[in-house]
Amino acid sequence: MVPGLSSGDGVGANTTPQQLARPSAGSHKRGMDEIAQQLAMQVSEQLPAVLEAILRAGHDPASQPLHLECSLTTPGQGSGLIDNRLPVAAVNISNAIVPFNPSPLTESSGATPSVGSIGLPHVQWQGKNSTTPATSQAKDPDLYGSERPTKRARQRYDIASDAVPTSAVQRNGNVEPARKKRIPTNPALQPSTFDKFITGIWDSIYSSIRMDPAEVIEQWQAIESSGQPKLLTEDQHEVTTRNSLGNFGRMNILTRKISQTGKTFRSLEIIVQAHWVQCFDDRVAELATEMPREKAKRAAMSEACGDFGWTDKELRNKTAIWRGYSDIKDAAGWVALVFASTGLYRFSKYSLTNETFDKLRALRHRFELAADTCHPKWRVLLGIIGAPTERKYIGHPHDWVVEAGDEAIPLAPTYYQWDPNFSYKHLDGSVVDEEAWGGYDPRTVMADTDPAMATCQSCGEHQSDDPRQNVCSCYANLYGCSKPNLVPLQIFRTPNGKNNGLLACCPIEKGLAVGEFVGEITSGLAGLDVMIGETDQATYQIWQGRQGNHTKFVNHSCAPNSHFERFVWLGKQRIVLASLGIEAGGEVTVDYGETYWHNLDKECKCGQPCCRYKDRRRQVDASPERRQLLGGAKVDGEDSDEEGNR
Ligand SMILES: C[S@@+](CC[C@H](N)C(=O)[O-])C[C@H]1O[C@@H](n2cnc3c(N)ncnc32)[C@H](O)[C@@H]1O
Repeated sequence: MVPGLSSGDGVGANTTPQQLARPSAGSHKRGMDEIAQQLAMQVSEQLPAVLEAILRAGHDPASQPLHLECSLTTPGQGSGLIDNRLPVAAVNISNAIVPFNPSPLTESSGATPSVGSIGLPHVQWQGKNSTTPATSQAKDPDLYGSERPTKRARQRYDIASDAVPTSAVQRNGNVEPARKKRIPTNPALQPSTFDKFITGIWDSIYSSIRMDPAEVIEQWQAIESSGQPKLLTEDQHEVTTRNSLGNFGRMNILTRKISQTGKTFRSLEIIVQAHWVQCFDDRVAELATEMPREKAKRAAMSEACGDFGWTDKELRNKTAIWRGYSDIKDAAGWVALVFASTGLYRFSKYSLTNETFDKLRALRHRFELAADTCHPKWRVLLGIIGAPTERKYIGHPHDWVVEAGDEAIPLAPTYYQWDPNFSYKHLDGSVVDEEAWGGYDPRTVMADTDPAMATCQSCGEHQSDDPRQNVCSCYANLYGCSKPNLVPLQIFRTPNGKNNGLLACCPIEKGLAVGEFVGEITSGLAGLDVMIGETDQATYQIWQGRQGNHTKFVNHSCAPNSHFERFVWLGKQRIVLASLGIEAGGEVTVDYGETYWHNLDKECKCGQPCCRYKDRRRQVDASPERRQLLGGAKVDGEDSDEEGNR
């Protein structure tokens, strides 16, 4: 996004010969891809005969769609919450074989090409044990010289990554990078129906759709009482932000609200249908006290057919579908049904296996946390069947920490062992420390520019906070939109002693923003984790100790799946955490850089084969310079583990 920002590689000044001898992340990916390709070819060769046999056996694809999948799986690393699955091929019985796309290998598969923040002289982590203030580090060119990626390292990245080659094109008189179409050489990876189903739930939870039945009812009450659709009157929110609405603006609101109404009613419909199955089973149990069970089933069916006005066959077909809803509800809770909405219709009941139920069960509390905090009123819908409507989780989605399969726990106590008074305020944007900077914002790069006339340094387009004026689409989920949506991310408890980390609920495409590094803009802090920013005018620190956003929780990996980039929005420098291709269920990681680790008396627990800082105790013991830096302090990985950002 920002031209000129370079990235580093695991093969750097600190890489040992032993590390080089191990299979690299890139070679692992290529190996997996080759196996996947061979498997896909074998599957496609044998498939016609298999399908023919199935059809000859009398299978009717119209009434019973068949979906076959082949994938390679390895146990997950890092988050511990996902399997690393490399889908090979999938086929629907009526379709031609659909080869999968090769995904960029991800951090969680342990095979992401190592792309660090090294070589970013103005975007550096400064470890809390640093003895040098930020300003002197940022201005010392020697600190970065040795970290620049070698030619070999960059080549390896280009080959192993899913990088799209760019070339310069002229648009609106500006030279811009253009994306070239990449011709796939491997079978294309496609998410399974189940993966799509889960992603659909996350998307819907993190969307701006409001699940508020009262809003729906109030519209119809207005039509009934006055004949005037309330939907066409001005909305309070839009009135305050846009002053007045024309016909088009009103129509936008009408359409949005009708879409929300549709979703809300579909959710109500599914809740009632899943609950009906439970009531049916209860009725059968009741009748079975007086007659044989099979007879009781038939009697309950006849009773229901009379009430529905359906034939026995019609009701049986519906019941099979509704039982699928009920099973999903039993595994993943009502939340999965409510937010899956139309996704359920596409999700075949044949996709439900023991494995998918286990996965659904593991996601239940995570779905509930996200839904309770993003849609405080969603549980009101459950009132339609008399189920409890009280929220379990309140506050900001990132006030909670998810644990594999368990209920989420509050964030603050996870830091009490280091700070009994810990609290964290969630910020939308950074706040400038007045004591440090007075009225000046040190991120200013275009002091003389009228913010209303700002031009993007990356794409050359006009930038504005008013979505109607904004043309710049760089990091569109962060800037220039009326109300940025929350990125589907959760704080999670790492299983290997890194305290908390950041978990991606959905895949985050390469190049998309994970978030802006937001906190207190200050200076002169030492002994704390800070991000260092630098413009031509000033060097500043961003501290996230007590306030900030989710980027505080990103852990380091020597093979990261995101990196920091500088970006200028409305004349102010921002530091954006951008995805390098993050898999759903994977931990978001970044390379903190050599400077950070140099000043940190810990061992890296990223678990990557290319890890540069894992045998630090040995390295530290061997380094007289390091001994001096630590003042003779005991270097004790787990025991002396003190959390950063204090
Ligand atoms: C910016 S915080 C990251 C979030 C932190 N884990 C938390 O719970 O708040 C940086 C601290 O996380 C821990 N950490 C991050 N990545 C690590 C890694 N690869 N190995 C060991 N510790 C790590 C270290 O304690 C580090 O000082």
